[in-house]
Amino acid sequence: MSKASENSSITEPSSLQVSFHEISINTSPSIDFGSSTVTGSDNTSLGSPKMSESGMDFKNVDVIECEEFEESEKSSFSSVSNCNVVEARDVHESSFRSVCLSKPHKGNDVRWDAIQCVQGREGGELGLGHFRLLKKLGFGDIGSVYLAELRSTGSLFAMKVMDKGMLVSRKKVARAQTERDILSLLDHPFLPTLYSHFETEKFSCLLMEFCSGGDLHLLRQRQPRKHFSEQAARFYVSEVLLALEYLHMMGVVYRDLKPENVLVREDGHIMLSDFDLSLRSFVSPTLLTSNQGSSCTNSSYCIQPSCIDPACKLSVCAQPSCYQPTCFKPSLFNSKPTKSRTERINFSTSDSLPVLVAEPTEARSMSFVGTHEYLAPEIIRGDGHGSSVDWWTFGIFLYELLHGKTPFKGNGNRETLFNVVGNPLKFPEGSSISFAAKDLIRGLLVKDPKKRLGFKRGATEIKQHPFFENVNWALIRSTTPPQIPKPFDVAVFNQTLKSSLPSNHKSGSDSERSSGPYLDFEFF
Ligand SMILES: Nc1ncnc2c1ncn2[C@@H]1O[C@H](COP(=O)(O)OP(=O)(O)OP(=O)(O)O)[C@@H](O)[C@H]1O
Repeated sequence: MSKASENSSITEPSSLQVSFHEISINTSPSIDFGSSTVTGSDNTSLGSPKMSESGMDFKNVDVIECEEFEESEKSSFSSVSNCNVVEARDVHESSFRSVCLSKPHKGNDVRWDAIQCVQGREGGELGLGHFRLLKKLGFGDIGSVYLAELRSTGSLFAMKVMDKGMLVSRKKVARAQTERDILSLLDHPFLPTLYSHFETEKFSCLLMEFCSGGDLHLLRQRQPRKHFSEQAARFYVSEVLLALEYLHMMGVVYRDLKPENVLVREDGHIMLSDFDLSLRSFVSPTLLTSNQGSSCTNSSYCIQPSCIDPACKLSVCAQPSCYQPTCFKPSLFNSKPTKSRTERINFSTSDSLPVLVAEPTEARSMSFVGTHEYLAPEIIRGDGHGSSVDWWTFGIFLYELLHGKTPFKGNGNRETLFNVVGNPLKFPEGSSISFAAKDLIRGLLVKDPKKRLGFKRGATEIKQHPFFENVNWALIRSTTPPQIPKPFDVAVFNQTLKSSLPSNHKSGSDSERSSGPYLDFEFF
């Protein structure tokens, strides 16, 4: 976590288990922000501690992984072009193809072919032994992420490696499962592709797309005066908005938006990462006409396809499986009783034309998750929350990109939380951002989620704000990003590896070196 010291994540208490169909809470813990639950200083996490506090020694993990590598060592080829994909037919091909076909937007990615090639050549499923781990990119609450090269193909991936024993002992299995399940759903230009998941005896590994440009937190710090221009910020938030819209349509509430989780791809476009704190609801869309709206009052959200004939006034109501978890509330604030689901539904819209609205605004969770400066007031108050929390964090995110700081940061986490709930939004003195930017931020940072921009019609409502007036939503993927990272050169890692090897290894050939997975791990 690149900014762990500034924005620590608050995670679910270990006794809280979120599943996709329902939320069950074994106990109803009360959180006292002033005591041991939020341990120590401002930078500590609520719930599970970060790696440094976990007692988990990642150096040891690496060494253990090396042993697994040695067992499953595979021979190397020089490049993917040496592989004959057509000949790579085996029992895995059909299942593999079905994975590719379920991701039509990413289907042409050559990395699918590289994987298929290796599997076809060597048979069997992918395993750790098929990869060279070049660099540890970072670590989070549930595992470490490595830059991994699929041996003999030159294809690079980000591999998240999670110690299964640690997941069990720290009660993180559900979080890991959430992340994996959500990743496997995604097929969007601004969201990560999950290429594969495999398990070894000790580790659970997710093979994802690698982003070489770092994250928006680092990029922001490199800007003059440590904030983005309005034009650059508009580009990044527009792409994030499309990613959130897609997630919401898939029934996923992201819940952890912050610059550290927005990665920059090689081409300068963005990719949202880190889904282990996300909430997923299942949706079973059913058709109803608008005058049946009242019959849908128990639904969690309403989808109104934009292409339908306005005269017909059809809308699709999607009803996620309902869940209303046992209330769990922080003791910092008195929680108001959670409103019933029926009270929150509002089918009336002032717009005469039908619009696409696909938001699980009624998906409810009582989990206390997120990052202090980004937490929505309803989460802190323990009122329960839905997809509107993403619009709150979206407002904080835009504010931070434009000003270089978040609006409610206090001297410590406790003060920050009080500020979020009780302080009015203020812009820094001399803030030179446009009226439209301020107005959008004001609309998003409304403390009552029901009055917040995006509550009624989701991303559609936000996209129509004047701040986005000239954004061509359909073509944003083809827009030139404000900054394009320097081309990524994997040779740098090979070079570093060579120079790091003990002298008795230096006389060996490259292939000998690269086939020594222990050394790869030892180095990192
Ligand atoms: N696909 C990727 N490409 C490049 N770097 C990545 C990728 N995914 C994650 N990283 C980097 O690896 C680090 C760890 O990521 P990970 O998602 O495990 O945890 P996190 O976001 O730091 O925290 P947590 O999971 O605890 O919320 C991050 O710093 C991130 O920048």
